[in-house]
Amino acid sequence: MTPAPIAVALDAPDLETAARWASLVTPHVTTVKVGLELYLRYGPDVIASVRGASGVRVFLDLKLHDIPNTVAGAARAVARLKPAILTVHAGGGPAMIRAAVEAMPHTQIAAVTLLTSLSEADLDQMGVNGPPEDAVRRLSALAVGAGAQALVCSPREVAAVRSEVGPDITLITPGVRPAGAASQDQARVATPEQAFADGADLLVIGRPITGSADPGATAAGIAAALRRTSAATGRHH
Ligand SMILES: O=C(O)c1cc(=O)[nH]c(=O)n1[C@@H]1O[C@H](COP(=O)(O)O)[C@@H](O)[C@H]1O
Repeated sequence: MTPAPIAVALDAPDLETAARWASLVTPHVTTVKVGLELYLRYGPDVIASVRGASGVRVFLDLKLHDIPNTVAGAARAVARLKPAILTVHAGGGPAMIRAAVEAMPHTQIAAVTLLTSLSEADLDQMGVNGPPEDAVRRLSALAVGAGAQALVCSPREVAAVRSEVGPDITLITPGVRPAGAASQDQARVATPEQAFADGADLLVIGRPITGSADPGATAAGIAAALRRTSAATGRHH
């Protein structure tokens, strides 16, 4: 069975747990994601630990956001780890995004538009008025113009972003919750089936998988649901 286009967020307090989750889900998913918690605790070695023998794709989610010179240096510092994907915040602006792209020729730079944890009320307070989709579209166009090959947005906006940037940009959606699952600190969410049908290329899913009693079986179940969606909609990844 081909692995599903899912990046499992390994947001674990210790390396043993993260490596165990990675080995349980790896037959079913293409990618595992290392975020700030693991990277700040264990440093660069964590990448090799979770990649393990399987050679699964590793997504390094550091969400860099600083002046272009600082981001270029940070990106050069992690380039040798050869992650498949590295995140930067689109809000850092075009020169910052371009600096990351130029520093990491072998990694897809993914620009995070508006965090999926932000509600419309939060965004209003931050001065981002109107439908989140409008700001997400603007940030997407800016990031792609600066050379980003991938974008991170909520599944609620993925169809709008796809129409903005066309078929060649990789669209990554966190904020994914199977029907009935608690949204926790996520605000702009949708089901895996909906995210995929609306055009997401890679679904980031953490706690619904890693917090379940059997992460391997849960990942396999979501992968099977995506295969059914693919058969029903004719959308393949
Ligand atoms: O860049 C990300 O991956 C990201 C962007 C975003 O807007 N929202 C978001 O939740 N994420 C990450 O996606 C993962 C979601 O995890 P769960 O909420 O447990 O499924 C976490 O590791 C977040 O850091």
